[in-house]
Amino acid sequence: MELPRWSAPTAPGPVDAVVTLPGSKSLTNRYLVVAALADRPSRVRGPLRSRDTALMAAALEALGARVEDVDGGGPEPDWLVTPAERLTGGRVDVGLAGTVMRFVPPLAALAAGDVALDGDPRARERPMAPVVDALRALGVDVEDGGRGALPLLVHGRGSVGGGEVTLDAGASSQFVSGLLLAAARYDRGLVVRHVGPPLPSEPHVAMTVETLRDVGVVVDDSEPDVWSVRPGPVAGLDVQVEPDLSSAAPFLAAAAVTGGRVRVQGWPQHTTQAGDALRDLLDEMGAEVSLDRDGLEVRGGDLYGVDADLHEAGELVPVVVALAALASTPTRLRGVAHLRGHETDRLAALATEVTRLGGSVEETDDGLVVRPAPLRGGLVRTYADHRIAQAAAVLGLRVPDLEVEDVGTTAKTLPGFVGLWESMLAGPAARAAPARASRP
Ligand SMILES: O=C(O)C1=C[C@@H](OP(=O)(O)O)[C@@H](O)[C@H](O)C1
Ligand SMILES: C=C(OP(=O)(O)O)C(=O)O
Repeated sequence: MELPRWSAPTAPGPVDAVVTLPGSKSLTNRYLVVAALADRPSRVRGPLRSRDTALMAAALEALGARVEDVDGGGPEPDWLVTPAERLTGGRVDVGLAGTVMRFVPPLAALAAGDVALDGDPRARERPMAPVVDALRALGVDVEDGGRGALPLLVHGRGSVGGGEVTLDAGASSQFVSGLLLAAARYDRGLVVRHVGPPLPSEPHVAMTVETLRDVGVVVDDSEPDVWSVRPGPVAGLDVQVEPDLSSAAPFLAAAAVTGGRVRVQGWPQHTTQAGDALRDLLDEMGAEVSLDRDGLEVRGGDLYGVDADLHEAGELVPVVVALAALASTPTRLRGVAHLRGHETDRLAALATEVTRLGGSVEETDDGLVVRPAPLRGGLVRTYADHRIAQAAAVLGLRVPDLEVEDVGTTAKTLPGFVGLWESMLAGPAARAAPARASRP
């Protein structure tokens, strides 16, 4: 089947826009999980409403929790989460959401019944074995068809003894986060030890720990690569979700590649989101970056390549590659071998697609080398990867006649992407139309 194509707009000049982004995917899905395990209802204000968070909400409902829209006075309703008296069995569609496929099985182990999990074809290829092995080591009966991958059938028995488990989370920090999120409800709590290559996406584990502490769970993370969660009740929460800083990447990049100015409203002063690394990265690449109480502003100037280890912020790689392909000096990105297990093999996809546009992108064992080269238009395939589509949109600002296949795939984390992008580029006349991106 031929997928639809979107003609990525070229920038008519330097962009100049203020952008308001929806809530963080990673925070929304963590709040939903702890809320489903809590001892009272919770309110999640300004949640992200996207494919990944809708799948998480549906997964929790399949296990007996309730997730309802309630008016919070904002542009979109809040979510009121009512935990189940007792988690039950059910069927869970994980889609292509890493957070759903890795966070739900440790929770499913607490259900009084069988929980069946499956997802998109690519979800069956994403790494899962350490989660299956860890649950089995804790005495949970999990069927995986001998593949260590989805589809899974978790035979929940209503409780999990807990204890201690050792796993290799080198392929995804989500293996650790998923176990920690459920651990306070295991009878003896849980100690999780990571052994193996360095853990990627460490800020995401810090986010898990901070979320747990916010709901009264005691977590000791004082020893590197060891997390100890004490058993105990999970309190309800009433929380405002921060804007998604990884989704800010293409918009801030737009300022950098057009010599323009973009402000993202509501950028937090303190955050565990990996996307906060954009401040240093864009600064190193030549942009002017300033954070104040209202938000983050990026002004583009000369654009240079960068030598960066992005193992803490792998989500940013696709957009950084787009920046690098338009920069005047080479870029080397390291520490991101785990991106081969993301929505697609991101290293291969970025090398293939940018090379097809005339660029020079070479895969290494653990990253990419990007060299300056003139780019031409063409079709960018997106492999069901929201961030490849966003990276292509950034290239399109400077490369005429660039088409993006299946730009709708951005709905995984940012359903309004095309509208926001076009509003960012629109002239003042377009400002009268309702839009979430506006000119200053
Ligand atoms: O826990 C999370 O919310 C996430 C952790 C990271 O996963 P990996 O450690 O698998 O890269 C990140 O890339 C993903 O987008 C979200
Ligand atoms: C890797 C990502 O997603 P997931 O949560 O599906 O792993 C991502 O959003 O960049």
